[in-house]
Amino acid sequence: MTKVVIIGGGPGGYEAALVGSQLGGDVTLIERDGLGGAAVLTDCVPSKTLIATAEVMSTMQRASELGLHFEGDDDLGSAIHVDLAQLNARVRDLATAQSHDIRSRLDREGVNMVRGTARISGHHKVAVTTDSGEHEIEADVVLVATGTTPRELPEARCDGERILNWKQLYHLEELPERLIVVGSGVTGAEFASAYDALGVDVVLVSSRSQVLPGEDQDAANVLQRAFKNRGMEIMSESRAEAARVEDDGVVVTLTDGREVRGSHCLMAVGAVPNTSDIGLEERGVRLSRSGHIMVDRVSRSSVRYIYAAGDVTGVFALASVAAMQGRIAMWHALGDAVAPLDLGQVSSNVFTAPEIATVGITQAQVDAGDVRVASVLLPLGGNARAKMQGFTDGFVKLFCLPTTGIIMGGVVVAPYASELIHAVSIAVGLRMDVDRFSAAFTVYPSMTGSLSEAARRLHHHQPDVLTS
Ligand SMILES: Cc1cc2nc3c(=O)[nH]c(=O)nc-3n(C[C@H](O)[C@H](O)[C@H](O)COP(=O)(O)OP(=O)(O)OC[C@H]3O[C@@H](n4cnc5c(N)ncnc54)[C@H](O)[C@@H]3O)c2cc1C
Ligand SMILES: NC(=O)c1ccc[n+]([C@@H]2O[C@H](COP(=O)([O-])OP(=O)(O)OC[C@H]3O[C@@H](n4cnc5c(N)ncnc54)[C@H](O)[C@@H]3O)[C@@H](O)[C@H]2O)c1
Repeated sequence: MTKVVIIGGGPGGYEAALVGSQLGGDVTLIERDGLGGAAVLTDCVPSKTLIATAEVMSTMQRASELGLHFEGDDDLGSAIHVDLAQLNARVRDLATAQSHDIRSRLDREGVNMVRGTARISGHHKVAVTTDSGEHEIEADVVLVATGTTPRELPEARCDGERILNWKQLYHLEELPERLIVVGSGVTGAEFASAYDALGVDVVLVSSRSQVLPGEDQDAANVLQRAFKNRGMEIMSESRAEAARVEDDGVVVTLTDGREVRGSHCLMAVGAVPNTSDIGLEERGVRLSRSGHIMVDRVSRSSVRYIYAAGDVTGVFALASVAAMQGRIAMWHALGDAVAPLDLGQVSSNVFTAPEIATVGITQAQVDAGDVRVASVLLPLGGNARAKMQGFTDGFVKLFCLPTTGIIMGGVVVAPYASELIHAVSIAVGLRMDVDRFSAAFTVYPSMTGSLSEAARRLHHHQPDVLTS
C-alpha cells in the first residue's frame, strides 16, 4: 500500500486525500487549524457568506426604483439595522459546519487525520507536532498543500481590532463607521463592495489607476464606475506605507505623505506562501523567487516523491484550481490515468456587485498578441431581463478563433455572473463553435439570451473587436 502524507487540509489537501483513498492509498492528512483549511474557515466560505447578506442589502437598496418603499421611512439606511454580531456568528457557524462536513466525509473514506503542524523531517519522513508531542511518519509520497498567510506591511501590523486582515474581520461586533480598505485586488474589491452594500462608508486605497488590475479591464471599468456611483471613495494610484491606531480610529499614511482617517482598516495587500520551516529547502525542493513551490502540470516538485498543490504553488489562487492540482497529484503518484492541469479552462468569479466571471483566454492575452481572436462585447443595457430587474450595467464578452469560430473564452459582468459563466465554460471545454453555441435555445427573457446573441454576432468571426 502506498503511504501518502498530505500536509494541509484545504481544498488542495482534502480533495487529494479523497482521491488518494479512493485509489487504495494509505492516506494521512495533517492539518494544524481545521479541515477545509483557510478556504473554509477564514477565506473563501466566510467571505461569500458575508457577501450573501450584502447581496440582499444591495437588492433592497434598489427596491424604490422598482416601486417598493419602506413604510413611513424612505431612507433604507435607517429602516434596516445590520446586526453585525449576528451576521458574523452566522458566518462562523457556517464555516465550522462546513469544516465538520469535510471531516466526516474524510473519515468515511478512511483518511487518517492528525491535528498538528507538520514538516518534512528527512528522506521520505514527515514529523508532526501535536498537543501530545512530536512523532514521525514514513511516506512514499508527500503532498504539500500549506496555502498562504496574509501579507503585512512592516509599518502596518494588524492588531485584530482596528487594523485587520481578512481573517480577523469576522469577530467585529459592530459595523465600522468608516472602513479603509488597502489593496484593490480581488480580496480588497470584494470586501469593499460588501461593506459598502451593508451601509459602511468605504475608502478604497488602490495602488493602481483602476481597481482589479489583474482582471478583465473592461469589467474592472464597470465595477469602478459602479463603486463611484454608489458613493465609494476610491483613491487611485495611492500606496499605503503605514497604519496606526489613533484615538478611536486608524490613520493610514500613504507613500506620498497623505493621511487617510477611518474607524477601521482592512489590509488586503496579497499573501505570502507557507513554505518556510517545513523542510523544503533541506530536501532540495525548488522554490520560486516569491517563495512558492515550483511544480509541473502534474503537481510534481523538483523532488520526485514530493508533490504540491494549491496557493503554495503560486498557480491561480483559486479553491477549484487547488482541488484539481491535489487530485492530479494523487492520480499521478498512484498510477491512475491523468490529464495535466489545463489553465485555459479555468473559470473564476469576483463576488462584487456586479459580479465578474471569466473563463478561458483573457483580454490581456489577446492584447499581448498571444492569441488572435474575434471578439464581441455586448452591453446588458439592451437585454430585456436586465431592464426588468433594474440592472443595466454590465456586459457579456466572447472570444472565438477567427478561422473556426471555436469559443476560447468569455467574460460576464452581471448579478450571478458566477452562474451564467458555466454555459461559456462548457463551450470552452468542449471546443464548441459560436454557431453551435447560439443554436441552443435560451429562455426569453433571460441574461443568457445575451450570451447567445453575442455568439450570433460572431457568426463570421472576423478578427475585429466589435462593441455594440
Ligand atoms: C478572502 C478570500 C476569498 C476567497 N474567495 C474565493 C472564492 O470565492 N473562490 C475561490 O475559488 N477561491 C477563493 N479564494 C482563494 C482560495 O481560498 C484559495 O485558493 C484556497 O484556499 C487554496 O487552498 P489550499 O488548499 O491551497 O490552501 P488553504 O485553504 O490555505 O489551506 C492550507 C491549510 O494548510 C494548513 N497548514 C499550513 N502549514 C501547515 C503545517 N506545517 N502543518 C499542518 N497544516 C498546515 C493551514 O492551516 C491551512 O488550513 C479566496 C481567498 C481569499 C483570501
Ligand atoms: N472570488 C475569488 O475567487 C477570490 C477572492 C479573493 C481572493 N482570491 C484569490 O486570491 C488571490 C490573492 O488576491 P488578493 O486580492 O488577496 O491579492 P492580490 O495580490 O491579487 O492583490 C493585492 C493588491 O494590493 C495592492 N497593494 C499591495 N501593496 C499595497 C499598498 N501598500 N498599498 C495599496 N495597495 C497595495 C497590489 O497592487 C494588488 O493590487 C488572487 O489571485 C485571487 O484569485 C480569489
